Amino acid sequence: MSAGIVNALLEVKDLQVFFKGIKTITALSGISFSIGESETLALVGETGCGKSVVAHAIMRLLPSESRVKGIVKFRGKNLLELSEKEMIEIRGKEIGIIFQNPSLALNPVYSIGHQLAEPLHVHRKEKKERALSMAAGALKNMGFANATEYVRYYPSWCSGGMNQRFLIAASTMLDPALLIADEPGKGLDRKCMSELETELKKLKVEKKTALLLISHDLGFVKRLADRVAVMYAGEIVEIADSSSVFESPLHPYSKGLLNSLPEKGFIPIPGFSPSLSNPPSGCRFHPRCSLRKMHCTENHPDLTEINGRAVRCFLYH
Ligand SMILES: Nc1ncnc2c1ncn2[C@@H]1O[C@H](COP(=O)(O)OP(=O)(O)OP(=O)(O)O)[C@@H](O)[C@H]1O
Ligand code: NI
Repeated sequence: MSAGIVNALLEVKDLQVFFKGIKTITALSGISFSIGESETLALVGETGCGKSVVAHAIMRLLPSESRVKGIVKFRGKNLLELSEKEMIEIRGKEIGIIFQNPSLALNPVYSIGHQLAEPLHVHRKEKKERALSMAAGALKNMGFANATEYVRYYPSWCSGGMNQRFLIAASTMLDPALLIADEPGKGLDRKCMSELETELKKLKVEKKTALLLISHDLGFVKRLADRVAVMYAGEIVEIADSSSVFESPLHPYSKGLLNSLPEKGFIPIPGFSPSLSNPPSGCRFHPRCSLRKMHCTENHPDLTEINGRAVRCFLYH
């Protein structure tokens, strides 16, 4: 099954997010997907399509001017109905998150050790000393030879790549069942990217951590994801096994996105993503689609299942 899984760890159903302003922005219009235990699902799509909004909506970290509808079921509980107090228990403990800029996500005034030990102290009521030695242990597991030294370091003493690894250690200290990584590789050099990749693979294999991965690096996605959801203008337009998406994409937008890869010669999709306050009628991709028919300009296609995958395009209806 492509869109749904039996015994899903996370099940997002018809998630809608609006931002109030002079004009209402519909950032997500009915997103549905699920993630199974130890599964990696990647969200891909052009800038502004709503990937980070999905991540923030799941974690209930959207600003107050937003309105959220739908269901975000995690281990059977709808996170959108929990109190903030209950949500605090889930963040970091059951669902970890790594944002794109490690230097901003780590607090500059606390040592790395303090930041790694804090969740153990707060959530697991470990004594500070013990939490700190567990933090050193976690760094050792990640391959830091002089881990006891590093716990005394401050983020500003370390490179971006090192901080990113500390951040992963911090977000996975409590063995969350799900890790959300929003552009975890942004700004990292190739060596750090490959270390990050190893780290994420290790989490999947050793800790059975499920991963919601958001990345513009399609090569990285191809190597890590089990399934891929392609987003366009606040909707999922295609969701399938990673190999199906990369080897035989169905949606014209997915095909265009893959053609913009270096090995395909960087052929960009002509045109621009539509405004989310006033999206095009019919299929949202029709103004940029070389295969559009009259029908596509007036009617909005549903996400339809075919052969164990799903696509939102009249070519396949
Ligand atoms: N706080 C906000 N207020 C108003 N609009 C917002 C807010 N946050 C996000 N949006 C809008 O929601 C849409 C989706 O944004 P989002 O950050 O999720 O895109 P993205 O796919 O993560 O892009 P990128 O790849 O650049 O990170 C954008 O059009 C953005 O302008
Ligand atoms: Ni984003």
